[in-house]
Amino acid sequence: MKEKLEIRAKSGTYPLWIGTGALKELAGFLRGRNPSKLLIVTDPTVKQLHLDTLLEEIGDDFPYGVYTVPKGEEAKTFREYERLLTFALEEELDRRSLFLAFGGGAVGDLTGFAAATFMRGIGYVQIPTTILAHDSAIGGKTAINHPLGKNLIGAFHHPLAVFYELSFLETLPVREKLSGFAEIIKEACIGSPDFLQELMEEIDGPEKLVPENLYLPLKKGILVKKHFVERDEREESVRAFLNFGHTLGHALEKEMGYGRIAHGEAVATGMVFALSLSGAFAGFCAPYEGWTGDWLRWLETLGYRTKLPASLSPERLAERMKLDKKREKGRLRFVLLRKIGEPVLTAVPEAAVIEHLTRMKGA
Ligand SMILES: NC(=O)c1ccc[n+]([C@@H]2O[C@H](COP(=O)([O-])OP(=O)(O)OC[C@H]3O[C@@H](n4cnc5c(N)ncnc54)[C@H](O)[C@@H]3O)[C@@H](O)[C@H]2O)c1
Ligand SMILES: O=C(O)C(=O)C[C@@H](O)[C@H](O)[C@H](O)COP(=O)(O)O
Ligand SMILES: [Zn+2]
Repeated sequence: MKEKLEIRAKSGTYPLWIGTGALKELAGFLRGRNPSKLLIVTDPTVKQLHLDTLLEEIGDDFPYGVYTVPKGEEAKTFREYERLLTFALEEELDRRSLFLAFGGGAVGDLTGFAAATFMRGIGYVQIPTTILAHDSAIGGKTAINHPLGKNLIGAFHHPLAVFYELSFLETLPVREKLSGFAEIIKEACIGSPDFLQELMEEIDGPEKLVPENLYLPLKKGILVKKHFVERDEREESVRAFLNFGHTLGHALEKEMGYGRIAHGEAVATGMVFALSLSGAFAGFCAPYEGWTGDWLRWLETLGYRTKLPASLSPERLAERMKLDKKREKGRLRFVLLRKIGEPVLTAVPEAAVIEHLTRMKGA
């Protein structure tokens, strides 16, 4: 089963094919655009597991190159960005060429940023291969990391199309599945109580994270993302809600070290923290009281970290958060929940941030 959705962003509408067989739509799309050359950007794992399948679908109609970047956040550096652009120049890509981002969110973010800036911007296509990349492949946020923090250098540049072939998800390790599922939980938290309830009922253990169970959750998650992106392409207002859990999440990734904690794992802990702040600053129920108790236990059953490692300093984390892009006039702003499905963007004093982080510390 596969279907076509459309992302209607202010700067243009593009198709997103999702399902088993979504990749079959790629060749027709490429013939319609007739690019001068394709540059497939991927990482070593995806290359080894799935590149042959992609090349088979592309066929012999277009000249192509393949460029391999390191796995994970190591791809999102100034060095890798420059190396990729150098390769593209050496391969004689021109303005009618296309980048194909073939992999997870790290590959997609780097490739999108390269496409946004190569010869002042050329087209690219997202071919996501992780659960997480249902989120990163749409909406046009592209970025690399700065040594000081996550995603600090980037551009808004939407892909021309997204081909989300769900059979690629079969080879994902469980840790990557959980990392990606955290973004679906995020979308449900800011989306609607019914969506979240369904997730809690249907995904009651990591073993349930298989493509046949994920079609609907992924589609619903994408619809939540589409809703906010279509209303606010460049994060001037409601798009910020998609950042639920990310203020602490990004600080944790930087503080613990990229790769030691996956993006979605950090976002899961960040959502627990945001919920704790929501109790104090948005009128939501306090952690472990009523509904949030069930939610926290569900996260723990799935294997997410709901406590902060004791070795981390709340003060240092608060300092890291000061580079968050939602910061305004020197004040930290968090996406909090008034209720499930009712996010708000609220400034929180630093002292309260440190106090709530301290409360969240585990053994
Ligand atoms: N642009 C956005 O809107 C947006 C949204 C969410 C996250 N992100 C970014 O996305 C990144 C995280 O995404 P991710 O976890 O998908 O990134 P990733 O590209 O690092 O992939 C995670 C790991 O999974 C492996 N992998 C990928 N596909 C596989 C498959 N089919 N089978 C087996 N292994 C596979 C990769 O080799 C890698 O080791 C972060 O950098 C985050 O900041 C961006
Ligand atoms: O699309 C968005 O907007 C998001 O915030 C989605 C997030 O899941 C994603 O991790 C994004 O890259 C974070 O954006 P940033 O602006 O905080 O870097
Ligand atoms: Zn994210």
